Amino acid sequence: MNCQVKICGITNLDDALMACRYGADALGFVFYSKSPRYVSPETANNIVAQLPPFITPVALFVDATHEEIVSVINGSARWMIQFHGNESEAECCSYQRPFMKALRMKQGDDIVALVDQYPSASAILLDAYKPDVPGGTGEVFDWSLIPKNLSKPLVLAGGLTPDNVKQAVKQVAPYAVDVSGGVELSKGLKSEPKVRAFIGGAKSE
Ligand SMILES: O=C(O)c1ccccc1N[C@@H]1O[C@H](COP(=O)(O)O)[C@@H](O)[C@H]1O
Repeated sequence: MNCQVKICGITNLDDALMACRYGADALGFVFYSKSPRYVSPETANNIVAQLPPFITPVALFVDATHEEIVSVINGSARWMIQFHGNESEAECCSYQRPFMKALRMKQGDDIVALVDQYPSASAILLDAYKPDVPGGTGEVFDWSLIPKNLSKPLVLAGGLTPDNVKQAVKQVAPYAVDVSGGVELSKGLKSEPKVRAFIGGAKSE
Protein backbone atom coordinates (compact mmCIF):
# COMPACT_ATOMS: atom_id res chain seq x y z
CA MET A 1 0.00 0.00 0.00
CA ASN A 2 1.27 3.51 -0.80
CA CYS A 3 0.92 5.34 2.49
CA GLN A 4 -0.07 8.97 1.99
CA VAL A 5 2.05 11.59 3.76
CA LYS A 6 0.96 14.92 5.20
CA ILE A 7 3.67 17.36 6.29
CA CYS A 8 2.08 19.75 8.78
CA GLY A 9 3.12 23.13 10.14
CA ILE A 10 4.19 24.69 6.85
CA THR A 11 4.90 28.41 7.25
CA ASN A 12 6.79 29.34 4.07
CA LEU A 13 6.91 28.60 0.35
CA ASP A 14 10.41 27.08 0.32
CA ASP A 15 9.41 24.39 2.83
CA ALA A 16 6.15 23.74 0.96
CA LEU A 17 7.88 23.19 -2.39
CA MET A 18 10.67 21.17 -0.79
CA ALA A 19 8.12 18.78 0.81
CA CYS A 20 6.33 18.43 -2.55
CA ARG A 21 9.63 17.59 -4.28
CA TYR A 22 10.19 14.69 -1.87
CA GLY A 23 6.69 13.31 -2.44
CA ALA A 24 4.38 14.83 0.18
CA ASP A 25 0.73 14.28 -0.70
CA ALA A 26 -0.71 16.94 1.61
CA LEU A 27 0.60 20.02 3.40
CA GLY A 28 -0.84 21.27 6.68
CA PHE A 29 -1.15 24.93 7.68
CA VAL A 30 -1.86 25.72 11.33
CA PHE A 31 -4.40 28.48 12.01
CA TYR A 32 -4.22 28.17 15.79
CA SER A 33 -2.71 31.35 17.14
CA LYS A 34 -1.09 29.70 20.19
CA SER A 35 0.96 27.37 17.98
CA PRO A 36 4.57 28.27 17.12
CA ARG A 37 3.62 27.11 13.61
CA TYR A 38 0.79 29.60 13.21
CA VAL A 39 0.57 31.07 9.73
CA SER A 40 -1.68 33.92 8.63
CA PRO A 41 -4.49 33.28 6.14
CA GLU A 42 -2.83 35.66 3.65
CA THR A 43 0.56 33.92 3.77
CA ALA A 44 -1.00 30.46 3.58
CA ASN A 45 -3.25 31.30 0.64
CA ASN A 46 -0.28 32.86 -1.15
CA ILE A 47 1.64 29.58 -0.72
CA VAL A 48 -1.35 27.47 -1.76
CA ALA A 49 -1.69 29.47 -4.98
CA GLN A 50 1.86 28.36 -5.92
CA LEU A 51 1.56 24.65 -5.10
CA PRO A 52 1.90 22.08 -7.88
CA PRO A 53 -1.25 20.23 -8.96
CA PHE A 54 -2.48 17.17 -7.03
CA ILE A 55 -1.13 18.39 -3.66
CA THR A 56 -3.82 18.85 -1.01
CA PRO A 57 -3.51 21.85 1.31
CA VAL A 58 -5.04 21.17 4.72
CA ALA A 59 -6.23 24.01 6.95
CA LEU A 60 -5.89 23.07 10.63
CA PHE A 61 -8.19 24.74 13.18
CA VAL A 62 -8.70 24.28 16.91
CA ASP A 63 -12.21 25.39 17.91
CA ALA A 64 -11.98 28.38 15.58
CA THR A 65 -14.82 30.74 14.84
CA HIS A 66 -16.87 30.51 11.65
CA GLU A 67 -15.35 33.81 10.48
CA GLU A 68 -11.78 32.57 11.01
CA ILE A 69 -12.42 29.41 9.03
CA VAL A 70 -14.20 31.17 6.19
CA SER A 71 -11.42 33.78 5.95
CA VAL A 72 -9.00 30.97 5.13
CA ILE A 73 -11.00 28.59 2.95
CA ASN A 74 -12.49 31.35 0.81
CA GLY A 75 -8.94 31.90 -0.46
CA SER A 76 -8.81 28.64 -2.43
CA ALA A 77 -11.13 25.86 -3.61
CA ARG A 78 -8.30 23.40 -2.86
CA TRP A 79 -8.53 23.52 0.94
CA MET A 80 -9.39 20.46 2.96
CA ILE A 81 -10.08 21.15 6.67
CA GLN A 82 -8.54 19.44 9.72
CA PHE A 83 -10.61 20.01 12.87
CA HIS A 84 -8.29 19.51 15.85
CA GLY A 85 -10.55 20.69 18.69
CA ASN A 86 -13.95 19.73 20.04
CA GLU A 87 -15.92 20.50 16.89
CA SER A 88 -19.16 18.55 16.32
CA GLU A 89 -20.07 16.66 13.15
CA ALA A 90 -22.64 19.37 12.36
CA GLU A 91 -20.02 22.10 12.59
CA CYS A 92 -17.46 20.15 10.58
CA CYS A 93 -20.04 19.61 7.82
CA SER A 94 -21.21 23.17 7.67
CA TYR A 95 -18.31 24.39 5.46
CA GLN A 96 -19.09 21.92 2.67
CA ARG A 97 -15.43 21.03 2.26
CA PRO A 98 -13.81 17.64 2.72
CA PHE A 99 -12.61 17.37 6.30
CA MET A 100 -10.78 15.14 8.73
CA LYS A 101 -11.50 15.08 12.44
CA ALA A 102 -8.64 14.70 14.89
CA LEU A 103 -9.23 12.60 18.00
CA ARG A 104 -6.70 12.47 20.82
CA MET A 105 -6.12 8.98 22.19
CA LYS A 106 -6.92 8.48 25.87
CA GLN A 107 -6.87 5.12 27.63
CA GLY A 108 -10.43 3.88 28.07
CA ASP A 109 -11.96 5.89 25.20
CA ASP A 110 -14.31 4.02 22.89
CA ILE A 111 -12.57 5.05 19.68
CA VAL A 112 -14.97 3.18 17.40
CA ALA A 113 -17.92 5.07 18.93
CA LEU A 114 -16.06 8.42 18.71
CA VAL A 115 -15.23 7.84 15.05
CA ASP A 116 -18.86 6.95 14.35
CA GLN A 117 -19.85 10.44 15.54
CA TYR A 118 -18.28 11.83 12.35
CA PRO A 119 -20.02 10.02 9.48
CA SER A 120 -19.22 12.82 7.01
CA ALA A 121 -15.46 12.87 7.68
CA SER A 122 -13.17 11.88 4.81
CA ALA A 123 -10.72 10.51 7.37
CA ILE A 124 -10.07 10.33 11.11
CA LEU A 125 -6.73 11.48 12.51
CA LEU A 126 -5.53 9.87 15.74
CA ASP A 127 -3.08 11.91 17.80
CA ALA A 128 -1.52 11.64 21.28
CA TYR A 129 -3.43 13.11 24.22
CA LYS A 130 -1.70 15.66 26.41
CA PRO A 131 -3.78 17.77 28.82
CA ASP A 132 -4.08 21.44 27.83
CA VAL A 133 -2.18 21.03 24.54
CA PRO A 134 -4.41 20.39 21.51
CA GLY A 135 -1.73 18.95 19.23
CA GLY A 136 1.76 19.20 17.79
CA THR A 137 3.04 17.73 21.07
CA GLY A 138 5.70 15.45 19.59
CA GLU A 139 4.38 12.63 21.76
CA VAL A 140 3.68 9.10 20.59
CA PHE A 141 0.65 7.17 21.84
CA ASP A 142 0.27 3.42 22.20
CA TRP A 143 -0.54 2.26 18.67
CA SER A 144 -1.84 -1.05 19.99
CA LEU A 145 -4.90 0.90 21.28
CA ILE A 146 -6.04 1.56 17.70
CA PRO A 147 -9.05 -0.62 16.86
CA LYS A 148 -8.86 -2.62 13.64
CA ASN A 149 -12.48 -1.97 12.66
CA LEU A 150 -12.54 1.82 12.19
CA SER A 151 -15.18 2.96 9.73
CA LYS A 152 -12.98 5.70 8.23
CA PRO A 153 -9.53 5.92 6.63
CA LEU A 154 -6.98 6.42 9.42
CA VAL A 155 -4.41 9.22 9.53
CA LEU A 156 -1.78 8.35 12.15
CA ALA A 157 -0.15 11.30 13.96
CA GLY A 158 1.66 12.06 17.19
CA GLY A 159 5.41 12.05 17.65
CA LEU A 160 6.21 10.51 14.27
CA THR A 161 9.81 10.95 13.10
CA PRO A 162 12.09 9.64 10.35
CA ASP A 163 13.21 7.02 12.90
CA ASN A 164 9.81 5.56 13.80
CA VAL A 165 7.63 6.14 10.74
CA LYS A 166 8.59 2.92 8.97
CA GLN A 167 7.65 0.84 12.02
CA ALA A 168 4.42 2.86 12.41
CA VAL A 169 3.34 2.13 8.84
CA LYS A 170 4.25 -1.54 9.21
CA GLN A 171 2.41 -1.97 12.52
CA VAL A 172 -0.67 0.23 12.00
CA ALA A 173 -1.06 0.23 8.18
CA PRO A 174 -2.71 3.67 8.21
CA TYR A 175 -4.10 5.37 5.12
CA ALA A 176 -1.78 8.29 5.85
CA VAL A 177 0.79 9.56 8.33
CA ASP A 178 0.97 13.16 9.55
CA VAL A 179 4.03 14.84 11.03
CA SER A 180 4.86 18.26 12.34
CA GLY A 181 7.64 18.50 14.96
CA GLY A 182 9.47 15.35 13.84
CA VAL A 183 10.67 16.94 10.59
CA GLU A 184 11.59 20.36 11.96
CA LEU A 185 14.89 22.19 12.14
CA SER A 186 13.32 24.57 14.63
CA LYS A 187 9.68 25.42 15.45
CA GLY A 188 7.94 26.32 12.18
CA LEU A 189 10.91 25.54 9.92
CA LYS A 190 11.32 22.21 8.18
CA SER A 191 14.55 20.23 7.84
CA GLU A 192 15.16 19.01 4.28
CA PRO A 193 17.01 15.81 5.31
CA LYS A 194 14.31 14.96 7.87
CA VAL A 195 11.47 15.56 5.40
CA ARG A 196 13.22 13.43 2.77
CA ALA A 197 13.91 10.62 5.24
CA PHE A 198 10.38 10.74 6.68
CA ILE A 199 8.63 10.51 3.32
CA GLY A 200 11.06 7.87 2.10
CA GLY A 201 10.45 5.80 5.25
CA ALA A 202 6.67 6.13 5.07
CA LYS A 203 6.51 5.13 1.42
CA SER A 204 9.03 2.29 1.60
CA GLU A 205 6.71 -0.06 3.52
O1 LIG B 1 1.45 21.55 14.82
C1 LIG B 1 0.91 22.25 15.70
O2 LIG B 1 1.49 23.20 16.23
C2 LIG B 1 -0.49 21.92 16.14
C3 LIG B 1 -1.12 22.80 17.00
C4 LIG B 1 -2.42 22.54 17.43
C5 LIG B 1 -3.07 21.41 17.03
C6 LIG B 1 -2.45 20.50 16.18
C7 LIG B 1 -1.15 20.74 15.74
N1 LIG B 1 -0.49 19.85 14.91
C8 LIG B 1 -0.93 18.53 14.65
O3 LIG B 1 -0.61 17.68 15.74
C9 LIG B 1 -0.34 16.38 15.28
C10 LIG B 1 0.95 15.82 15.87
O4 LIG B 1 2.02 16.68 15.69
P1 LIG B 1 3.53 16.19 16.01
O5 LIG B 1 4.00 15.45 14.77
O6 LIG B 1 3.48 15.31 17.21
O7 LIG B 1 4.34 17.43 16.22
C11 LIG B 1 -0.33 16.45 13.77
O8 LIG B 1 -1.61 16.00 13.34
C12 LIG B 1 -0.26 17.90 13.44
O9 LIG B 1 -1.03 18.12 12.27
